[in-house]
Amino acid sequence: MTATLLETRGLRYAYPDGNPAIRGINLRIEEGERISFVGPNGSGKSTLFLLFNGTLRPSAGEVLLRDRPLQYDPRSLRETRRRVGIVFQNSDDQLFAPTVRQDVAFGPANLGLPKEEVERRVDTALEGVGIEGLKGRPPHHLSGGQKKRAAIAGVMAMEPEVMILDEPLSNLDPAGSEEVMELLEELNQRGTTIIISTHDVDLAYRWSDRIYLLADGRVVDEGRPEDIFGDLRLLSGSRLRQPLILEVYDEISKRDLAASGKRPRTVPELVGHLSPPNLRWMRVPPGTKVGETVSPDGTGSGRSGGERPGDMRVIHLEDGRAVVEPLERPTRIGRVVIYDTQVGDPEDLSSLLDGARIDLVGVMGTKSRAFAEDRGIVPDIGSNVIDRTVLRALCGEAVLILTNGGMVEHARRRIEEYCRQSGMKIEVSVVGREEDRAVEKPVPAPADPGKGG
Ligand SMILES: Nc1ncnc2c1ncn2[C@@H]1O[C@H](COP(=O)(O)OP(=O)(O)OP(=O)(O)O)[C@@H](O)[C@H]1O
Repeated sequence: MTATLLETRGLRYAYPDGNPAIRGINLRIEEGERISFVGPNGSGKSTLFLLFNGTLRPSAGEVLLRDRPLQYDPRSLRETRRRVGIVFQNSDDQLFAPTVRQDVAFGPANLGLPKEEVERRVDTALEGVGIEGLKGRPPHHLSGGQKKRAAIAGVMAMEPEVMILDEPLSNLDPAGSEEVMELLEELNQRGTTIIISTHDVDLAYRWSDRIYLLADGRVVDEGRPEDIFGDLRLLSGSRLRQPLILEVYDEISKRDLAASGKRPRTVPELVGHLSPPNLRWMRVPPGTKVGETVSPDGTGSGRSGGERPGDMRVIHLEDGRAVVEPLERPTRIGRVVIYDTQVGDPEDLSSLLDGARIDLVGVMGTKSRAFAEDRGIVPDIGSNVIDRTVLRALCGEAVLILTNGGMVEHARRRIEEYCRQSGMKIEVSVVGREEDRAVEKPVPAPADPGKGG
């Protein structure tokens, strides 16, 4: 069972000029969740975040951190800010030390940690956001995207229980955005609860476990991304648009080209929903009914016995002829091999790469990117790696993913989950683990639900 990390009860806040920015908010965020706050400009997202870490004090109601109401004396506030880290929308509000390194070290040093521990945290954070090379530079000489990374590193170095990022992707180029989201995914995998605010509906839809929709200082709705973004009236009333994946899916669905009713969240899921287009006409035995199965030559009907490879389902009948569709979805089975760059045996990696059994390489995470670079491996897939890997594997290709730590299991689980939901088959194996060194452990592809077990 998960624990409640952050909660608000009857929360209200008016700025000193009397502006009532938060007008009674009750919410509850569980440990380990990924939460997006969406809503029009001025709806109260940034104000709410400042209330979460005690920077602002409620006019009424309360904020609770792990079931305890926040206290506002200086000592308690320092502790709250250590546990609830905020990355501001405008990085200039966050960066003030003469160099990036000093800036990132400021928080941990203030906690009174030993020098070596401060150094370790600074190095890990700078490496995590990929700006080790900029540590001697003054923050105000950095580009917008570099400043954002430095600000994230400063908060990461505090090792907070929850990281709150106000518009984390503002100022980042597309590749930089993917990298930051990947970093957040990594932190989340290690147990950090992540809260963001964003105007990017595609991001909120794809990334979040749960969405809070804010308007005018209140929560208008809360729920799973599929439900919030499936409600068109709610969206237009909140000056939001539908995520592109959903818009395409709805159009496909209206034309009866979608095979399942479950709304896709990612491109591979969308692809997995498409009905197989290879319908054809064939002669069928007299008495055959719609919904029954027939063998590919149209002679025997499979309705009384078990289904055999190649069997077709009758979906329309006319004068002894039928439109049939294959029971099995026509896919070439691809392969995904995941290699743990931290504990893997280099010989396993060489034999995989030299054996020409791999068509493409994907690299996930800053440590693994450095690993690949050191070995002269140029990744074919460098961002949004899991989704793109699935898409390539669906086309029959063999993809090697280089990653490490919790991301190994995360990648494996995501691909298996995709196979389970879509009925598609992808062979997944992990190499380079201590326990299965030099051995590939194929994970059995899930049964195709269309074949009735
Ligand atoms: N320092 C301030 N003094 C007075 N009013 C403020 C202050 N900061 C914000 N507000 C007001 O509080 C309300 C909520 O603002 P807030 O910045 O929290 O919204 P937001 O949802 O984060 O908006 P955006 O999407 O534009 O970042 C708005 O009406 C805004 O004008």
